[in-house]
Amino acid sequence: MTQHFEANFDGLVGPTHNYAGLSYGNVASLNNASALSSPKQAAKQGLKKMKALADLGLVQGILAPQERPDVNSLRRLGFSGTDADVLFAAATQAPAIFQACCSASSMWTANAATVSPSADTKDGKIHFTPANLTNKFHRSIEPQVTGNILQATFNDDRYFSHHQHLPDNDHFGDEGAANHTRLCNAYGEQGLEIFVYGKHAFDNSKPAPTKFPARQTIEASQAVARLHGLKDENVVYIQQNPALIDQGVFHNDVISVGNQNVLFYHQQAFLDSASVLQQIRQKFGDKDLHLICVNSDEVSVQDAISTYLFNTQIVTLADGHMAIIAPSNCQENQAVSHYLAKLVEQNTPIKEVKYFDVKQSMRNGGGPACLRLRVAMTEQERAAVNPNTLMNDKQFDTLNHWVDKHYRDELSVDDLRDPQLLVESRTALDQLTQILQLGAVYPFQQV
Ligand SMILES: NCCC[C@H](NC(=O)CCC(=O)O)C(=O)O
Repeated sequence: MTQHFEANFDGLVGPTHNYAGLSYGNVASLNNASALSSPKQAAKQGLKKMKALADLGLVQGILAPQERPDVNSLRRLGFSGTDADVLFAAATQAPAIFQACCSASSMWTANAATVSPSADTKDGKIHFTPANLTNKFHRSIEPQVTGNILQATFNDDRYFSHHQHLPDNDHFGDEGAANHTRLCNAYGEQGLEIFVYGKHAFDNSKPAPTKFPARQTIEASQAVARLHGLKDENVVYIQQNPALIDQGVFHNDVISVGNQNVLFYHQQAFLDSASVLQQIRQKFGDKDLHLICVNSDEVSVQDAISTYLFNTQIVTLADGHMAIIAPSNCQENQAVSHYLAKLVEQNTPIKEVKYFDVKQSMRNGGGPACLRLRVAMTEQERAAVNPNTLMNDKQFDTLNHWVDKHYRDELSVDDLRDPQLLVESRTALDQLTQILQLGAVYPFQQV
């Protein structure tokens, strides 16, 4: 194990994983509204990916899911009585709001927070800011508990600094690491943090999408950079191509991904691409940099969206080479699998593609990269992480048994109002907090 590395913290799929068609602008989410889901299969697909990455020699962590249905939010909205009364009243009187309060969406931890490693920050700590996710109601109810889970996972203030999420308003819409990537020579060295935003909130003269919403503002990105104590010369802000947001690229990680000295992106990903790339080259400095651009005639934007070619994880293996962790959907598409087969033969650090079946997540618009939060760290910092949240053979077995015991094979949207499902989920999550030793992170544990 080298002294500096990047860990991936994947979101564990919760016991009420479901498809509710909640994300306007996210094509897969809309197309699969009300499809039957399999929470057990989804959780196991996720665990398998985590274990496979741990077996590759990478540091792999686990982030706990949220409590859903979110009875607390429903009570804030005026539903009252016993928990069963709240579920029944909300599901019958306001089914759309009820479904939003049942969303599976915390599994996509690329939206949990923005993370800046200690090599980049003024005080030399790793900084975390949970994303406020204001653009979608079903996601805007995540940040408080996300913050609790992050603090219980990275629970040593000598090394980790946790911020409150940005003010809950569209002007500061923040979607976390899905719109943030970091280039560096080696993980432990000062890096270049790239923030990608969809619109300017305080300047209407600037370009913006017209059909689907831009979820991230430049003002939010700048606030996170300030909170994390980043230096201007090591930050680049890029506007996402608004035309692509209108085609369904709702986060930057649907159209570009970076790792160390590689930026892998689609030709149409950014607005003013030439000047953006110039800025990156200039700020990255005189080091070996691979800007891998995929042209539209090699892979269309539509194919990139349906296969999630860019929602792949590029990971550095022990021998220094990189591998792409791709969803099996990429393998099933001729243009994309052909492109990937060619890519690994070229003169870039990427030498291998590994395919994973994450279809339960893909149906909601989340690929391998959405499922993980990256934390570049040193060995000393890793030693300060709550050890129970790190994947190994024992935790893999324990969590698979836990899923087998508590998760249903199949779930329909109608099942979500079943008070027995709430009891099952709370029992499962209560036990999970013991397995991961998180303490009382959920509202139901705090009463
Ligand atoms: N980074 C991937 C995020 C996917 C997520 N999907 C959702 O919330 C869909 C949930 C539903 O439709 O049931 C989103 O769009 O934010």
